[in-house]
Amino acid sequence: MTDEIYRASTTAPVNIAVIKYWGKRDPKLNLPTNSSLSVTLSQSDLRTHTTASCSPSYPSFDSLLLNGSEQDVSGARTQACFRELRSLRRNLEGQDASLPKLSTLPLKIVSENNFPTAAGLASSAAGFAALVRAIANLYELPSSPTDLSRIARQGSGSACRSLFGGYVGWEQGKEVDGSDSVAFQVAPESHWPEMRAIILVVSAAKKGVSSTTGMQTTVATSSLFAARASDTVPKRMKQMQEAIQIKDFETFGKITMMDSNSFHATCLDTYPPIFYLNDVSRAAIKMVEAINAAAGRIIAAYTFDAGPNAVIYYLQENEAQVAGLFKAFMGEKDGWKGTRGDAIQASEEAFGKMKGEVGVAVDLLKEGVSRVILTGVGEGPVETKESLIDEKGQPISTSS
Ligand SMILES: Nc1ncnc2c1ncn2[C@@H]1O[C@H](COP(=O)(O)OP(=O)(O)OP(=O)(O)O)[C@@H](O)[C@H]1O
Ligand SMILES: C[C@@](O)(CCOP(=O)(O)OP(=O)(O)O)CC(=O)O
Repeated sequence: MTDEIYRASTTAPVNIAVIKYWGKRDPKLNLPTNSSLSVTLSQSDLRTHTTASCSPSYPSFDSLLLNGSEQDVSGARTQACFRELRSLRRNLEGQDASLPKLSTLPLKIVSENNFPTAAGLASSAAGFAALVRAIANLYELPSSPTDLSRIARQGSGSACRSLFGGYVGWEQGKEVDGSDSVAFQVAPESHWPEMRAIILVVSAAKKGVSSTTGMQTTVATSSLFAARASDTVPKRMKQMQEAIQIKDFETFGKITMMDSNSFHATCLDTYPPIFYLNDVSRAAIKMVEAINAAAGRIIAAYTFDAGPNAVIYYLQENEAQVAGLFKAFMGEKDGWKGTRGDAIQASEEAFGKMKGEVGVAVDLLKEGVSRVILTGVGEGPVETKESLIDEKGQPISTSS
């Protein structure tokens, strides 16, 4: 083998669950206590870009540079991903002696998130999906997105869903080794491309209780949790998949909101309690309720992950009554400029109906929201020629 530098790059999306993963039956393998379902968001707005590379000329340790700062790769989750991918490459090399022995070389990985890391914007999901996809590309593995979802899951549970675009489920599985705990595509983005999301970034700071720790405490202490996992979620998984198949937004929206509420109820039922929602989050809920009341049906649906940021799903046809309303009330925030935001006009009629009722909520949102992100359903990881490592093996920064 010469001192060649081998490189491959990908981008990967964020996903925001409409039926939440919360609880592990096996914390080492990230095997969940319930199935979950998410919408993959467009990479034009939120994405991780990762280049994986290996070379005999590299220092003899694996490394990961994330947004310009060196990360610790010795953690069990990153190590599990590296180990599984190397083992698949080793099998290929065993079958074909002409292949370079990439599995024996140190990995150098450079990654950039175009959004804040660990702020509840699902950076670990996009991050681990990109890491696994980029190394699989580097190793030229024939693995399917399903196979890779099994590996990405070990990096971060929700990452398994970011291997697919569109509407994506994660089957909890039954096997102790996790072999059947994989992601699957419920429908591609082209099936229901009108799905939009507005994200109200409430706090871009690092969150208080991490998902990993939070869900462990919930499993150990909440009595509500057991019913959620055994009863509530299995029923909702079925209803949600049907709603997506027939593009029934009212059902999609109702289940989305109820499941977010149920997840946060188990957080409150955890001892000591976990509070991810704050007054600004509750103001976002109030606004969505007012929007739906003005429309006389569900046209907007909120959901919250392990943090106060609101993600509000709606259909393009209702943009004026949903995103338009937020723009009318808080159009001075960052994020409205650009092709997507400029095109958004408020519905005068809906604005008139709501104005009198939402004064307090609007004040809270104006004060607590730092910016909005306008996005929609999008595709899965995309291989790219744009490399974050040059031909000499040095990192290239694309930010700034
Ligand atoms: N591009 C990336 N490449 C590899 N790992 C990443 C990347 N981005 C984030 N991570 C990992 O994910 C961690 C952040 O995950 P964490 O679960 O705390 O936050 P989050 O994903 O933003 O929130 P949540 O998953 O609850 O929505 C980082 O500390 C890092 O280990
Ligand atoms: C609330 C959630 O966003 C929790 C995500 O948890 P993580 O996937 O971040 O947890 P780990 O598996 O411990 O890394 C709900 C969801 O995305 O389904």
